[in-house]
Amino acid sequence: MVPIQQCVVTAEQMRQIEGRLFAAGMPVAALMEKVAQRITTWLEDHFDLRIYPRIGVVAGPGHNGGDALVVARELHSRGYDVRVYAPLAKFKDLTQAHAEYIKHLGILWAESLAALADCDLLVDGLFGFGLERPIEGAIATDVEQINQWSQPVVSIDLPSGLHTDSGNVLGTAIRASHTLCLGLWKRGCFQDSALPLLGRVHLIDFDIPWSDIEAVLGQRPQVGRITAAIAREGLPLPRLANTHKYRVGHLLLVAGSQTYSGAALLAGLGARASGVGMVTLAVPASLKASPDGLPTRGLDDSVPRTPDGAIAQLPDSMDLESYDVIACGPGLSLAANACVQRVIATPSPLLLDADGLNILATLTPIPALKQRSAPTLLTPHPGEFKRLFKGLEAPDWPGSQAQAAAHYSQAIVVLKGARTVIAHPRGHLWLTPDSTPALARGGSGDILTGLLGGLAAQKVVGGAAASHDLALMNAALSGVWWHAQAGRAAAAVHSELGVDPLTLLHHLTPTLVREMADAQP
Ligand SMILES: NC(=O)C1=CN([C@@H]2O[C@H](COP(=O)(O)OP(=O)(O)OC[C@H]3O[C@@H](n4cnc5c(N)ncnc54)[C@H](O)[C@@H]3O)[C@@H](O)[C@H]2O)[C@@H](O)CC1
Ligand SMILES: [K+]
Repeated sequence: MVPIQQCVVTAEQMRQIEGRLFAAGMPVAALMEKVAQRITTWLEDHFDLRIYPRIGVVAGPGHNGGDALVVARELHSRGYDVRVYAPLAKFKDLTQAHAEYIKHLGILWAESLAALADCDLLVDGLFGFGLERPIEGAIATDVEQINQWSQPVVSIDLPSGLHTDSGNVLGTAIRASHTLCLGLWKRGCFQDSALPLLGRVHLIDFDIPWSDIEAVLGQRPQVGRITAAIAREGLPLPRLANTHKYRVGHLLLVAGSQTYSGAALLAGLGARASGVGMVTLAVPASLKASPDGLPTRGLDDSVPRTPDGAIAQLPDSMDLESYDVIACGPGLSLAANACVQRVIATPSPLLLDADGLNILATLTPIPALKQRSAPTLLTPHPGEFKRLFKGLEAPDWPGSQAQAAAHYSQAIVVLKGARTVIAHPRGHLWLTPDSTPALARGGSGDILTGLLGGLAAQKVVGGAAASHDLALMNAALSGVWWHAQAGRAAAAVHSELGVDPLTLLHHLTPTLVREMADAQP
């Protein structure tokens, strides 16, 4: 059984799951009642009656509106001063019944949105996953008015106006401060276009039986949300009490050029934060004196260098197969072509990033990757993705793009974005639950490369070749999640503008310590 927090559905999948519950005998009205009770309790816990006495509820024609009306009734019975506004006169039957009872109770039924202007909190129950066309006309005007007001807005299921799957705005959409996703996470909650409108997201569980989820999503759902438990499982912890540095991974990091020296250093520091036993940093000789005491292997002056100071070729004497994992790319510049070709040809687990990917894009990338006998992890941002996988950016969302690219290249694809997605060639897709725009900054990605490489080396070391693919996947899940959590922790202390790469690095270890402590029983 997969934990509920890990499941992500489309509108159609949610409809099928609900349909199974109703077919099995759960009355529609009873389910709405149960869900709305849980929403009400959440609201009461988060918006104290003494501070938020007046609550405005905006209800639509369908069952999202029905949920909202039950919430209105329950808030009223718990002592809140509730006002309801429903811009459409026509309701589904169950919603209509709740509307009549609301009026019977004497709850204020407003004729216009203006009556809700001085409420302390608004509840948005206009549309949920049944929104099927753009919001237009008078309702659009109402939505825009709500967005101009300053009180917090809690959206039921989704901010009204967002498409459940694509996260795109249909016409116009509510800008929520909180979104209470009902039953299962909806795919739209992980889309870049939806992020500015979702506010903080919470799942309201209503005890959907696993058998019904499994019947629709399968025993191992193809799409998963990375939970803290998944991320912790993938970490190379605990260590054996009698281990030593060569048993906890040796990473070769090929990075840097005269022009881009910082990238190599940041990737090296990211690797160091991963706890990996040994890092060999292969950089041009001019970068050899690392200011941070990293064990670097600067290439000898006799090794050919490109005019801009990039590594023209790794020395023949260097046994690339002796490392557990090779990570290659940050700050290499496009001149390091031969060097990248050599690491691709080496039968070791490989992580390619930045110029490693840009150089790969100039080769015949897909055959080059498919010929590899060891697993590959690619970490493109959208620009690198486009260069590498021309045409595969067509599917409607980053998850499908990454899945298509992973299938096509037979590599694990970490497509970086506001919510990074991770796809495995066998089809599984993982979504990052939360992150921070503080990470939108040069250097964040270099740190991630080092972190992933270091984690991968620790997972790969001593394992049979057949286990290396899983080792890379686990490293990707844990590393992406750890990096995002550290970014959030850093932003909480230093603001979204204050998370420069070194600040991010300083938060990696404390974040790990806190997350591991949270897992203690
Ligand atoms: N069925 C149930 O018992 C449960 C339903 N739930 C709630 O039900 C929601 C889904 O309910 P529905 O399927 O009724 O769908 P919605 O309530 O999301 O909206 C559908 C209604 O809106 C109309 N509509 C769609 N787009 C419109 C537009 N642009 N302008 C004007 N009208 C438009 C449709 O004709 C339909 O009447 C979920 O989001 C959730 O809030 C959940 O509480 C779980 C339980
Ligand atoms: K809504």
